[in-house]
Amino acid sequence: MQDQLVRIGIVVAEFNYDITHLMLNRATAHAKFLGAEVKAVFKVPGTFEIPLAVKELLSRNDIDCVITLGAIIKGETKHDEVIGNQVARLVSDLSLEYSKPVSLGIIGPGATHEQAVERIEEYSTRAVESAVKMVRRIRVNREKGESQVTIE
Ligand SMILES: Nc1c(NC[C@H](O)[C@H](O)[C@H](O)CO)[nH]c(=O)[nH]c1=O
Ligand SMILES: CC(=O)[C@@H](O)COP(=O)(O)O
Repeated sequence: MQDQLVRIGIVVAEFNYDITHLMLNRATAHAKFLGAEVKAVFKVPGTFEIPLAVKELLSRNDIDCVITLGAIIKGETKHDEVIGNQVARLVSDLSLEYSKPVSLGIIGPGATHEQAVERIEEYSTRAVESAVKMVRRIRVNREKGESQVTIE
């Protein structure tokens, strides 16, 4: 079971697509490198719409985890903080609700465009790595339970 394929759903925001499309490419490549399968890519208008799409993918029996990808660029107001803080909380809540890993590949809030570009690689690969590791470790815990002291 623990060696079973990890099936991934990706939710990516189209806002700042010059950045997020590169994040999607990088995340997809890293999933393949890890031997995981991307079952679905759900594109949403902006980061604020990510939680509903995450909920949709989590409800599918053929998806073990969801990766979120977005770039929140600082504007003149605190609107970026409203989006970033709320979405981070909501996707974490959904992960607990469905007992499936949901990773945070959302750059910002408070990022400049340049800072976001600098973070494409790190945020994309980290989000995939985290979700895949969590799926595999949850499987170990459920299979071995009390006999497994360290789950890694
Ligand atoms: N400013 C950014 C947004 N704003 C759009 C919202 O996410 C949302 O789509 C809109 O408010 C309609 O509900 N989205 C980003 O992903 N990044 C931003 O920098
Ligand atoms: C994060 C955003 O939605 C951004 O476009 C908001 O810009 P502003 O704070 O200038 O309204």
